[in-house]
Amino acid sequence: MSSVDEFTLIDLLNGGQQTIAFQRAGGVETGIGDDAAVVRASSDSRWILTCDTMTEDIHFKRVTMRDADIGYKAMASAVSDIAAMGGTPRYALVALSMPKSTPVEQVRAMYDGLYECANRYRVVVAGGDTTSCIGGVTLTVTVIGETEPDRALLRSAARLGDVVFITGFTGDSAAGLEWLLGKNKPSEEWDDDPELKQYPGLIQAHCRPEPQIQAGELLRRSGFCHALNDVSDGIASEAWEIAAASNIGIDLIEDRIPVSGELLEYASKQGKDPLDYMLYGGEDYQLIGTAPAEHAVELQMKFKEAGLPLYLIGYVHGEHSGVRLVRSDGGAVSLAKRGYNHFTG
Ligand SMILES: Nc1ncnc2c1ncn2[C@@H]1O[C@H](COP(=O)(O)OP(=O)(O)OP(=O)(O)O)[C@@H](O)[C@H]1O
Ligand SMILES: Cc1ncc(C[n+]2csc(CCOP(=O)(O)O)c2C)c(N)n1
Ligand SMILES: [Mg+2]
Ligand SMILES: [Mg+2]
Ligand SMILES: [Mg+2]
Repeated sequence: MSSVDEFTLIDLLNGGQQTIAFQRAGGVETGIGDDAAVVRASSDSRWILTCDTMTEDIHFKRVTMRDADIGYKAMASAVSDIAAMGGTPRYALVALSMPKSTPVEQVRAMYDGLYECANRYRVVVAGGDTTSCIGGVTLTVTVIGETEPDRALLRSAARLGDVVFITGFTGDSAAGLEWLLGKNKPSEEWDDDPELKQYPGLIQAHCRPEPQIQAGELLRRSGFCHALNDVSDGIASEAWEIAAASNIGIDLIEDRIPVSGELLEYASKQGKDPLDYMLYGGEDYQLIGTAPAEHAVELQMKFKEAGLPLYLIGYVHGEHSGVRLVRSDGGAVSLAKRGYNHFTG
């Protein structure tokens, strides 16, 4: 498996021309390749379909998350792909696989977290599936959202003349994960360890990410947003996805990318560059996207009125493909399409 990376594998699985023809005939307007599929529901409505999996030892360990966090984050990461399409989440199906020995209290706690997130984002859990398995716990959450015709915000819609924006801090989740793995303390014992209170924002970002549904809806309703993607694998990887799908280049301006105080402090204590966490860490679930430069100020005003942040961090470039980082001294370096990859990491 190590010779095939995650994204090449998805291309191999996508079924080719025959599948695409079936998709079209079945009312699929956006198929495999974006954050979620867009399907015709009626003349004035579209369904948005997505699923995301969290599996033990890959997405969480006993030392990185409490049981309720696992359920919360499984729902949050799936809801985030609806936000990345500018949609409104409606229904969810939950598939749970766990070893026969799993204590019922653990399952209860995971579901408390899952429902807490579902309630927060007004998602109705309509069903699911439960099986035993050999190995750790796996949770797969399917979410169905809604939008209007021709309103889904696609990765492929960036245009020359666009600015690039992001809805909040990145890198905190990856730093929180690193901190928790270093501490290596079972989550039941976190409350007894004063040291673990040192970076509450980083731990919160890792364990309880906030999918940006309100921001996604605002971007859709504004009519100004072109491309949109959520940051699950790191800014570099997500910006690359927009650049590749839209056939343009992206310049990100280092000094404009927002960074939290806790990440600055943590990275400096570790002797590391905060940018490494921001560009390549992932699991932030902020939205990164593009909008025409002439509407950027108006878009920022709309966000301000809604009490939401929006940072302008770069622009679309016509003279190169891929993603570059413009450093503080004005020099530009190409960023590799590096980020979290399930089969090469
Ligand atoms: N096994 C699969 N079979 C068919 N389609 C798949 C499969 N895995 C992923 N896809 C599709 O590939 C596209 C990209 O999926 P991917 O999981 O990389 O996006 P994402 O959910 O935004 O990212 P992440 O999982 O990192 O949050 C989506 O359209 C998804 O539906
Ligand atoms: C114990 C442990 N080790 C590593 C990670 C990091 N991690 C796992 S999956 C992923 C990308 C998003 O997932 P996906 O692409 O499946 O949506 C990242 C950054 C973690 N969360 N826990
Ligand atoms: Mg996504
Ligand atoms: Mg996914
Ligand atoms: Mg991923």
